Amino acid sequence: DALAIRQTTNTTTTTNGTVTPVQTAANTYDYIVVGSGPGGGPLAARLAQAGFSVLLLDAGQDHGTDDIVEIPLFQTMASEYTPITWSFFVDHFEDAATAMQDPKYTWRQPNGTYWVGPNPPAGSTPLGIYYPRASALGGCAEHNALVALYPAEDDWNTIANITGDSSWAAANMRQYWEKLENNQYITPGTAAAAGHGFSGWLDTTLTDLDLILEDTRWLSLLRGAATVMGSSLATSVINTVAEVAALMITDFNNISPARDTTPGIYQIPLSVTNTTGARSSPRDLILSTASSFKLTVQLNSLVTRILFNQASGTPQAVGVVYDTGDFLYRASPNSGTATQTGTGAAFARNEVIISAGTFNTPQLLKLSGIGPAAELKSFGIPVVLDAPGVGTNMQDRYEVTVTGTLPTNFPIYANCTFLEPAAADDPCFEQWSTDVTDHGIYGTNGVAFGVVLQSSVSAPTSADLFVGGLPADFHGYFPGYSAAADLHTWSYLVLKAHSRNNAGTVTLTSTDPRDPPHVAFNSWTVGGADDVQAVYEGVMSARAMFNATITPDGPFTEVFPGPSVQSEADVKAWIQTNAWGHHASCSVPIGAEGDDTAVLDSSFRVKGVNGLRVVDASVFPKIPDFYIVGAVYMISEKAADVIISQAPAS
Ligand SMILES: Cc1cc2nc3c(=O)[nH]c(=O)nc-3n(C[C@H](O)[C@H](O)[C@H](O)COP(=O)(O)OP(=O)(O)OC[C@H]3O[C@@H](n4cnc5c(N)ncnc54)[C@H](O)[C@@H]3O)c2cc1C
Repeated sequence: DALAIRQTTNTTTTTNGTVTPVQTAANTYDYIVVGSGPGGGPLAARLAQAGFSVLLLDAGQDHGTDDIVEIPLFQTMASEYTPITWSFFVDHFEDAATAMQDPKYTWRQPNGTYWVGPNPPAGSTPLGIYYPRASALGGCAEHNALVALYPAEDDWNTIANITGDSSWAAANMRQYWEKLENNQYITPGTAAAAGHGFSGWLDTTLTDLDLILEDTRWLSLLRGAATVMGSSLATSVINTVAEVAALMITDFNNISPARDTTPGIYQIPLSVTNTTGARSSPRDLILSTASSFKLTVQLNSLVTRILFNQASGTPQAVGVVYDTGDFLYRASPNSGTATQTGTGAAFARNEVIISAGTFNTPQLLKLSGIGPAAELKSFGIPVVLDAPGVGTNMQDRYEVTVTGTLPTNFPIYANCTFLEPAAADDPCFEQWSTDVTDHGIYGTNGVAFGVVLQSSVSAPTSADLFVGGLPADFHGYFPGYSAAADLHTWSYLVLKAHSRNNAGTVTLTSTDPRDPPHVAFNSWTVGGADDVQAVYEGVMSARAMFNATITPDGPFTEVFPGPSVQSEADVKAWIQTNAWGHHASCSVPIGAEGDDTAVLDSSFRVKGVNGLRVVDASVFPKIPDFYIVGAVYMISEKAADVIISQAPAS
């Protein structure tokens, strides 16, 4: 049984609290991968498919067939679904007074519950800004918003230029997208199929345009966006799906060289399976590989330390130790009652690969003695390698929404009860689960279309603004945000690509592997003036789109930021206070050979030790494009190629 939780008592001995790992034939693998998300999951599968024995460890559980995880429209609820949630609280600003101006700033009240916003009850403890992550088989691919975008070509060329490694050039990278994708919205063999894959593990599809036809408000919004984008079709008669499609660019992920600089209204590629209408993720690949190859998947296992052989010369990573039990990590809302069930060790003949994500990979490296020496010493951690770049260079997007309401609900939701009182009573669930040709509103993530713009401060090589429209009241992440949705509000999500700030850090708060680290973004520190200018232009475009939209119910009334935020200075100040992100990355970067702050070489190897690589969202030197997970899937596939090609001869 690939998912059995291993009995661990025979792999360590504990004396006076000190764990001594014991190596056996049964706990030794060619490769150990820590973290089954978009970085680690496909990589572990590919290594196993190549014939290696692989242990894939994850702290989380498997909830991939739970309705909340599978139904695309429930993606926000999935991000607060306690069996898979790790709730981080991060700092956007080190200065507390500035940080607390954000209405999303959250506190823990003396009674243990959260308080969001100013004036908390006396005795409340400041926490910061809520940042959901998933700890699960499949990682954040189990709760993310399913937007599946190919990154900008320049994202790859930048890595090739920084490292001098031409295998990172865009011309070489597209093959990984073709390998991983199972495109379900383009006909294979047609010109449009170039650069796409049709037999990979990630199903990609598009939002059903019938939904836009069925809801006159959606159509009015699309017309409004088309008006702002100068489309001659904005006011044409629209009665068919083909006429709706004519207002949009069908394939966001097309291979045209002009794609990265082409503004327009795009359909959104989603990681959703056509036939089932369900979330597609690396979980499916992991499970199918585990059933036929030497891939052992072990869940509920929080890796606490990487083991090194330091007997001579360069330290060699030889294995890991881990604690077993449900919800051990204290970011889990269920951690309060968590009980450790065991401690184990596993050993790697070839390599250990860390794919624990942007917050947890630097934490685990530091706990294992790889990080800035001064920080490690301050916690009494023996230094294996002074690596000053670990937990630095962290980046994220800037996002804000402009929201507007109508007096009545979107008709598209009319029959939906959101699984209440039970799924069997919900007509929208019935349609989603039984109608294989039309899964209805539950079969989409809710993002109806996305407008790509190039701001006045954009790099010339690629557009830098995405304005996505969704029928929901979304204005950032705070505890309970997913329950705050209503059915008569539209949100334009303004998302800044290629943000300039790299002043984010991940630092230890203790030596206890169950304690989350301190995550500080230090927002706007680098390139802030340009980035706020770009977001400002995105906000003004979103407002223009609302203003150009007349629905059968009349115009939308702006709620957020609202009529009181009008002058350029006020809008920019509001952006700086309120902006959030959810694509944290770059905290263990790849870089040039002589660059001490670059932790990894261009083959994902931790420089200065042997047998240790990092493969997840933390490896990018610069944050890729609009949405990140497509790029993470691609580096996972690339890493598999690299590791297999560099494997020791058996
Ligand atoms: C709410 C939300 C919505 C998003 N929506 C989108 C979207 O629509 N499109 C998009 O492109 N991107 C989206 N993203 C971002 C994207 O999902 C992530 O960037 C991506 O999942 C990162 O992959 P990863 O492999 O680096 O890490 P993760 O996905 O975080 O996976 C890391 C895994 O490692 C495990 N782990 C961590 N520490 C340990 C340890 N010590 N021992 C054992 N296991 C450990 C965790 O349990 C987890 O399963 C979204 C993110 C969030 C939070």
